[in-house]
Amino acid sequence: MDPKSRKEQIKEDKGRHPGAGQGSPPQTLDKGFLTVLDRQTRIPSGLEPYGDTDLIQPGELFSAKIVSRKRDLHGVCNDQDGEDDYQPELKGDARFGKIPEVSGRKKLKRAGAFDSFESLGTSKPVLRTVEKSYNSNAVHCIKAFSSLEVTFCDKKARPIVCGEYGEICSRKFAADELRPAKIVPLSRVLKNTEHCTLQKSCKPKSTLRKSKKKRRARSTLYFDLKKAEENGGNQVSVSHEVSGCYVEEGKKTCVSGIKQFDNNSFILEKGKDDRSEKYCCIPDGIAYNRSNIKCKEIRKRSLYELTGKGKESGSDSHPLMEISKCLPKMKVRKSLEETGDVESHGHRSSNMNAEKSIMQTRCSSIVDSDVFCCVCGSSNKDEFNCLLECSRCSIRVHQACYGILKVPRGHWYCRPCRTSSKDTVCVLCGYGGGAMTRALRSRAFVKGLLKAWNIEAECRPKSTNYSAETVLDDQSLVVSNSFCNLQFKDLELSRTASWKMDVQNQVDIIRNSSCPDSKLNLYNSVTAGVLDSTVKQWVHMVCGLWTPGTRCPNVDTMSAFDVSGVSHKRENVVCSICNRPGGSCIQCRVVDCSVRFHPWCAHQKGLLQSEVEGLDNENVGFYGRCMLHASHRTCESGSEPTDAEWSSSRKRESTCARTEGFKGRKQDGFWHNIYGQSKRKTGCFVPQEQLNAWIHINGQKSCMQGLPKLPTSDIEYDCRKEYARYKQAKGWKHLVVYKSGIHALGLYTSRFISRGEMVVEYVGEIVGLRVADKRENEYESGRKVQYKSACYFFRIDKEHIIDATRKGGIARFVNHSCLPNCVAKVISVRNEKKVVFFAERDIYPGEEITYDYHFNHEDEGKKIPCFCNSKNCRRYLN
Ligand SMILES: C[S@@+](CC[C@H](N)C(=O)[O-])C[C@H]1O[C@@H](n2cnc3c(N)ncnc32)[C@H](O)[C@@H]1O
Repeated sequence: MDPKSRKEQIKEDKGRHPGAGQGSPPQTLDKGFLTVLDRQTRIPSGLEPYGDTDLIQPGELFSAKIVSRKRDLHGVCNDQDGEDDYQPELKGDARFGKIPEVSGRKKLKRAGAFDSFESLGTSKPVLRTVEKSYNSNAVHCIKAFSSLEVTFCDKKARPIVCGEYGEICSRKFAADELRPAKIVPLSRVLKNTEHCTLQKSCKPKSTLRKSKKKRRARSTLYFDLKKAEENGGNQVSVSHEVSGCYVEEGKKTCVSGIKQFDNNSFILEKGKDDRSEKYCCIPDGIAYNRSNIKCKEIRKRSLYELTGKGKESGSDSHPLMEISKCLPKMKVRKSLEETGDVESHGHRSSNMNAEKSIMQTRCSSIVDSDVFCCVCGSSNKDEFNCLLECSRCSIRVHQACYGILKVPRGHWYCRPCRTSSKDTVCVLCGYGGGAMTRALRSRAFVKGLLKAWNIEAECRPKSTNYSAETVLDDQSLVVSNSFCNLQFKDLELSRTASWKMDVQNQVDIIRNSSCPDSKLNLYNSVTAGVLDSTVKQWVHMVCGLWTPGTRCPNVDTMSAFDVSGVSHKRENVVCSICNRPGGSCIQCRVVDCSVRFHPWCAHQKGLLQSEVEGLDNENVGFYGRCMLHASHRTCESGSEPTDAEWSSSRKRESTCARTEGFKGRKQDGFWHNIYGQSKRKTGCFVPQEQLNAWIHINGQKSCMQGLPKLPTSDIEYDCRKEYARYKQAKGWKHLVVYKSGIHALGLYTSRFISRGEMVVEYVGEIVGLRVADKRENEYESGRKVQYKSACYFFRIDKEHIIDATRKGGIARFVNHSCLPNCVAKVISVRNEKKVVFFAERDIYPGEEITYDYHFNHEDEGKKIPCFCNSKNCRRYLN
């Protein structure tokens, strides 16, 4: 097609789509607009077999002839109906209002359906005509839409597409029986209906469950605090999620598993009797920290819960000590250290466990109980991917996550334990605990790390007796240590008397602590490594995988990460989670969100994601989200966010290069940035080598099983679970096809969908490439304008395409948006690939479902203008 005329058509059309906002009055589309779109360029990727979703004959949908002068899309499409070879089911002449034959099954189904918008509390419209017949559900739906005003106009048979089952109903009315309802803007209907029932009835089960959980969590939290008060505890520390640790006359008890930490929440003041919230250390950020309870359970568990240490260590264990395993020794400000609870490293307390376990009868290192891998957070395991427990420090890891090719008989030791390394902390974040592997070429980074901590490491080894004298100020840490003479650079603030008193308090707390492990210990593998090059440096598996710039030289064993490529120019970036400067931070994956955090801290809070990507699942993406974008809604009070909050969070919310397979992802590179911003903006760029390591290891077990390579991440597992839930709950019931402000028809939800929920499955005919090409030509050269106008192809992988043109489900009406509310993912369910859309954020009733088509970029002449009307609209689909 001539690009010029195309452009003109587009312009014309755009004029008819002013604002292209949702709920805009019915638009008219002419043939020109429809033919403008270049099919070649519009093959959304993804793929999928039919699934259970009902397939829709497009012919059914567009079968009614529109007698209006103003023809809308359907009218246009219906012009061709008579010639459509692909509508075997369509009998009767819609043009003249005759009722087409509908199978008994369909009749039943449709009659049984009721309007999906009724749940919104819409009062029933008054109909002048008696409704009956097969398309009653469509009428119901329209009734609901036009709750205030239902006007029928003779002969004007508009296609009505909706239905409780997410079906599209034929627009076939008997001229004298049923007249189509006037289509009123959806927004108008929803304005009157939406808010009244949303809170109570529209919330999906999962949300209710979550809020229950949240309530429970909150009550636990308050219970803990209260208990602490009752016990006369003078120090109260609250970890973010559910755990509460309180102090009973110097003796601390862990009320529940430690899940999260935040520096702010551990500011304790000895002797203070004030037990107001301020001393309960609930920082501002806790609003969404708490809401983070929503995050996946497995991810929420801290390492020490995951590894079950909290339970095992029993009375030996010190709750704050447990937290401290996640904290850097350098950070004196934390209550753990303040209370003298600095646990030098997971290995120290775990040594006790180890001794215990060594004394026990020799047992296999394979873990049988339901415990979690401290790298991926999942408890999934199989015979080819065992979950192993270190016999010394008790960390638990998957074979695949730690690169253990062969499970040893008897005891297994993680790498630091095998080399008897002590006080190991990660060179990238400074924290101990967790599964670590060797860090190679870390010198430059470590230097930067120490600098960022404001420590001048004039490391003059004097003695190994480390009587620490610690002083701190708001920003920096001064440590005078007999082993390391570490000095603060910035002591200005520290000169005030009150500050000194405060500091003295902190030091006292450390000194007076009854815990034998309480002495502040600055001796760790990082500082020791600066002095002595023979001291091994370590890196968390998590940091190694999630930090941009690392490399995994041995993809088989993942025995080390080369960290020389990690940027150390950003030392002064403060982690938004632990508030500590230094270390390597990654950026929230959400575009325009500049919040940064240590991967390790994010891991503790369940904010990391790893996703299998690529057309052939050949990549793994490592992402993280900030607290806000992970939980999105501020749930501290359990209330909905205010409009202002919502709009501001919406402003920030957007999708970045996503994981769903889209055409050309590979060519565009990993983390293809659809916004034309730097790669770093949308997430960390992980070198292929590093990804290979993960894939290689993770791929092994499926290869060994002789099955196609299946993604094994917990994300994938969750997706499958969500898919099952969707099927069971008939998740498509609340979806409605309706006129879209973006393009022709769109898919809408009539109920609240919470973030992460599966929204709909893309179904259609699965065809090979050759058939798809053939069909494409057919559609383009055929007379059916509808087929020319919109592309209903979705690429699943290199060879297969879902063609929803002639037969398909409602997902084919999902329009593109540059700021979508859903993402499309290809998941495997019983070895079948499915294309499913997940809610990228909470979606409210009446919102149009959208996702980013991720079309390849095309040259000027082939550009498809985008009418998504979002703030960050890229103007073209391709
Ligand atoms: C799968 S269909 C979407 C449903 C379509 N609106 C309908 O009524 O059949 C995909 C086609 O819709 C159109 N489309 C979707 N999103 C669009 C957007 N944001 N701007 C312009 N056209 C869009 C394009 O023509 C695309 O090929």
